[in-house]
Amino acid sequence: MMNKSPGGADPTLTGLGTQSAQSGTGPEGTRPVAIRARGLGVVRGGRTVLDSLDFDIHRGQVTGLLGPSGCGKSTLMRAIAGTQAKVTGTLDVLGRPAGSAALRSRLGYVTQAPSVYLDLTARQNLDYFSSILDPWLNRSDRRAQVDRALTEVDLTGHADALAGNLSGGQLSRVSLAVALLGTPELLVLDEPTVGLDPVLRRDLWNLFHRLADERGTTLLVSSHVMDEADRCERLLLMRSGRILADDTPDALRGHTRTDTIEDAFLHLVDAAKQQEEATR
Ligand SMILES: Nc1ncnc2c1ncn2[C@@H]1O[C@H](COP(=O)(O)OP(=O)(O)OP(=O)(O)O)[C@@H](O)[C@H]1O
Repeated sequence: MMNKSPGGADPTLTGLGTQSAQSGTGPEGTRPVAIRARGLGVVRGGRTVLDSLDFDIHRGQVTGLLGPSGCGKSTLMRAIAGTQAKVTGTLDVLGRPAGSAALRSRLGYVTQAPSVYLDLTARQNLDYFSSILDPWLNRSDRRAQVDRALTEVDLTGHADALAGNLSGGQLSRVSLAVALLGTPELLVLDEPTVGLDPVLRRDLWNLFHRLADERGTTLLVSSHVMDEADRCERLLLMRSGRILADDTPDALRGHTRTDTIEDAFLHLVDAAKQQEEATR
């Protein structure tokens, strides 16, 4: 299922320009690229929602996609997952054009709306999705796969509860467990920590880092909560369909001479506004 590559190394990708498109070299300079966007655009309802984005996301890292509500995070994630219409420019995912059929088993995408059956238990949902993902798996291997996914998202205590009776946070963890079934190389998670208490948020971020460190999984995680920025190795900051910054949290604070990512973001927004006014 997973074309596992320790440390994210993939000979088909090694050697592609690995330097970030917008800024920074750092340790990412030596990592292969998982997602490459050049001149990426999306128009929705006649409006330009993503405006000529250029960036690289590197393998085996947790990259945060941060920006205010409506800036285009979900649209970008849909484009990466191959579910967004009217995408222009270049968008390569794991070395193939986004949306390629060959990417289906290599990419896990969790939307903001939990996509599970409410009249099944958490375990029954996982059994069902596992049987679709890999119809030939024998009963004990399937059981082990489902148990692993339930443990990873800390839901073993609720395995036999009807999904319809779970809290919002528990339900979103069932969706995440579904995405983890196939041990995907790339996980695209749209606001996975919304509505979770601080302990669960911390545990989920720890899980994301374990997946990156131990399996070489690449994670792109969106959030509109700036204090989650320091949980990420790399950040893409978005505003109004554009990328404001692409860097590490430390470098962002350093460049903007601020103490927090929220202040760094506000600093960058002000600078972008000034530039827009100057070019008008
Ligand atoms: N079907 C549509 N037609 C026109 N505009 C749309 C459509 N769907 C979304 N938009 C607009 O596209 C922009 C980006 O939406 P998107 O959902 O990607 O933002 P987001 O950053 O994920 O927001 P949030 O954090 O609230 O989920 C928004 O301004 C939204 O109003």
